[in-house]
Amino acid sequence: MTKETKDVTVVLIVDDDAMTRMLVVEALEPEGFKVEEAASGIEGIEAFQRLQPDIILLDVSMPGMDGFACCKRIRGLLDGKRIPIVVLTGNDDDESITQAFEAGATDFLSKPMRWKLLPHRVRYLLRASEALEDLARSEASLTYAQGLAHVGNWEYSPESADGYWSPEVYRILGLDESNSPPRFESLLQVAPNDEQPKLIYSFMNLRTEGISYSLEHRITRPNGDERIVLQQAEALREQGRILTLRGTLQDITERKMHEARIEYLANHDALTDLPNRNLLSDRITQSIAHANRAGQHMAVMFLDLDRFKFVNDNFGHPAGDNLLKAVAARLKTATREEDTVARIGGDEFVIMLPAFSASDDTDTAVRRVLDAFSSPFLVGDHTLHVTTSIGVSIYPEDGGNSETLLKTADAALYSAKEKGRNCFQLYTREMGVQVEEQAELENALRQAVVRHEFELFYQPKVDLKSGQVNGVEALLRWRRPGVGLIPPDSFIPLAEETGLIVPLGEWVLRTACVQAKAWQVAGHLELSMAVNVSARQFRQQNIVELVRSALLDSGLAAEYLELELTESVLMRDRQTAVKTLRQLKEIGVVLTLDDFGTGYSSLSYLKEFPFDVVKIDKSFITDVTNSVDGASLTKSIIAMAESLHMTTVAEGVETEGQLGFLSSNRCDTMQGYYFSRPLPIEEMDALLSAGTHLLDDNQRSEQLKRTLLLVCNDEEIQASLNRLFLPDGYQIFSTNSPLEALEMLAIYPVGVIVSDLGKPEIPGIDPLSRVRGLYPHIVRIMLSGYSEIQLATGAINEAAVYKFLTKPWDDRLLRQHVGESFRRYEARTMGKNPKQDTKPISAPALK
Ligand SMILES: Nc1nc2c(ncn2[C@@H]2O[C@H](COP(=O)(O)O[C@H]3[C@@H](O)[C@H](n4cnc5c(=O)[nH]c(N)nc54)O[C@@H]3COP(=O)(O)O)[C@@H](O)[C@H]2O)c(=O)[nH]1
Repeated sequence: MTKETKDVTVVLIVDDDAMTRMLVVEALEPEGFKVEEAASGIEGIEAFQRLQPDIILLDVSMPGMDGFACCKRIRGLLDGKRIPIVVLTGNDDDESITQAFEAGATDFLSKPMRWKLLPHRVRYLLRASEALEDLARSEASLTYAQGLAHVGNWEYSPESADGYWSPEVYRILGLDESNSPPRFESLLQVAPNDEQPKLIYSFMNLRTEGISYSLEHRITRPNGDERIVLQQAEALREQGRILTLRGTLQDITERKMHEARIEYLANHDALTDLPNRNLLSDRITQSIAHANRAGQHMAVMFLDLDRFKFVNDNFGHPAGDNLLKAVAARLKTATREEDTVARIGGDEFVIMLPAFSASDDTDTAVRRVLDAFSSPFLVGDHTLHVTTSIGVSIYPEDGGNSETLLKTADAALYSAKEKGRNCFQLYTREMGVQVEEQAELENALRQAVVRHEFELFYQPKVDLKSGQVNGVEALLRWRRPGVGLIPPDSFIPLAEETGLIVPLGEWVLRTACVQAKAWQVAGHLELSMAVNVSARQFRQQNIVELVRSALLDSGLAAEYLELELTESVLMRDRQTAVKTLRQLKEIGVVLTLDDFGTGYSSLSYLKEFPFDVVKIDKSFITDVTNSVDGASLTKSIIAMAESLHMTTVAEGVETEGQLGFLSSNRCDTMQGYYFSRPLPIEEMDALLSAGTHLLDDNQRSEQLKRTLLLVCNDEEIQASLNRLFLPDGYQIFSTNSPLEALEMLAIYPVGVIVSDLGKPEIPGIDPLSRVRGLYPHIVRIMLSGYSEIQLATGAINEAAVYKFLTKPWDDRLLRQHVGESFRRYEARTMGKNPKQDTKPISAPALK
């Protein structure tokens, strides 16, 4: 029977006197108690174990085992610790009472007793024992909680010198309750000597002045364990008197270890375990202070591994990581104990040489470092020959603080790289100008973001089939006060380096989306907007969320937003790049691979990335009309893109010949100065409203038949004119005879004639005036080595030449005049050519 299942209170009376037992039964049972009897100590123990009573009445003087022994035994049992045991003693038997308490009795009753009061006394004892049990339970919970939190509590009364320490205080200090009284002196036993003064001082202040304290200090447990504890204490006062001191003691060793680890990581590079930029800056600052005191110099070497990217790209990142670790180890062995070798990012290491006096110390140190790279590195199965370039700056000459010294060493490193790698370069003042300019630019750029000094220009993209503008590319410009309009190449790299590209890129995207929507609302329904996204922006910003939000806020449909990304976004962490690109595709935006051909990869490798458009870099387009390689590479890119179901945009189209080439090789879209430069918003507005466009496909093929006749009696000039007009794609006939020229005019559909026939009577004019008579619609240009007014007026009056140019002529102007002459010819003959009636003439390149 357990206590929980009993519904009556069971009283066990242990007494050898049957009369007493009977009186107890008579006194208690009518009051609802159940009384169990035992006639000896032994019987009493057995009955306790069997019946689990709620209270025991125990006579002290019994034959055999007396009440004291019986009480002790019961207290020794597992269940016997808390049961109330009331001993029955003789009147005034003080000694028995003391002995009974020592044996563990809860209370006593003296015989003879007043039996009527017995039930009240039993009830009272039961209630008191329940309260005690509750207290014991909550004390146990507190002890348990303190154990979990490694916090103990203590109290001390200065007046009575009584103290209390919770079990956790003992556990934390590693002390035993039995031989360490809960007093301050016991705590001092485990405090190391150097910690004692501050403990004593704080405790005395608390005790005498009531000043609270919070102290972290070490302890050494008796078993030798070292721990760190936090003590917090306060004084409780009553009417100004300090009555109690109390406090907590917490074991914070683990927390301190974590904090130390975090601090270590904040100051060290996780891959190589070398100090990072933080710690390096600290050390440089300390070293500067030391150099100042000692009147010495100090040096900073900035290292960058040559062609590290090649290792990463070709052998993978794990190999790259292993190489960096191996380099770190070599640098440690190549330097002295007092030098600091740090890794400050990627393949960049810095070595700080603390205070030195002789200037050739640096030289020796640099050579030792370069030598450390003389033998190859074994990385996995690969034997890698790696070199490094080094830039060196010296304190105080090249900078007065850590940041400047690192910058000047970096500038020197840049110069070492330029010199051809695997070498070192000391910083010079000329490099400084560059560094200062860079710093000034960085500062101005930060201000520019805040002051909204940026604006967008827009460059049209033209569909090569229809000739219509089908989109624009947003291009960032910085209108720098006092300087003017700054092109992005001058500040985007810096914006990338400093992270400013993130807010800047967001502004570009949002502004461009709003503008695209505005143009659509104005009637340019199919106009799409291309925005450049830089590699850092792609990696750092939550680009997917940003695009979603820019589309939502502007109301632009996703299909009209085109993101132009270069291959550099795919280079690092390809898996994440693919995932992000897929998410962008799910939104519905168009993805364009920008500057194609300038990076490292081939189109087939790019199959794994979900691009829709390939933008052929302008370096290829420049060459299409004058280099076999340029032309065949461009054709291959177009063909491969076609096979991968991507469309192509050619950028940097500047001439009619390039346009003709791209058009006849099935490139889909063109962008370039030939049609229009990037324009500020008002000009772009005007271009769109005017409906300016290129000739369509058919018209261009007509146009490609533009036939030019060169009449020239100097062979060298004739050859150079032939070369000059080659890129423009004209069909060119040339002759040195005016008669032959006229014959040719009869055979071929010549649109423009350029004549340079020296100076007979009225040189050059005669054939041209004949032409005027025979073919008035053919546009005539005259070149001449003579500038007499008579000649010019003759040319204009007699031959009605469109242009009269004297030698030496400006090639660019001449080409421009010939292009305009063809447009003039085409306008004149439009009525005669039904194909040209349907569309306006081609827009000239806007300047
Ligand atoms: N991350 C961002 N990058 C941007 C942003 N805006 C521009 N850029 C990038 O800066 C680079 C230079 O741009 P820009 O000076 O505007 O030059 C563009 C055109 O003006 C130029 N272009 C166009 N047609 C011709 C031409 O016929 N000839 C010729 N010599 N240049 C021409 O090409 C640039 C466009 O390049 P692309 O983006 O590759 O189409 C440039 O790399 C921009 O990408 C921005 O907001 N964010």
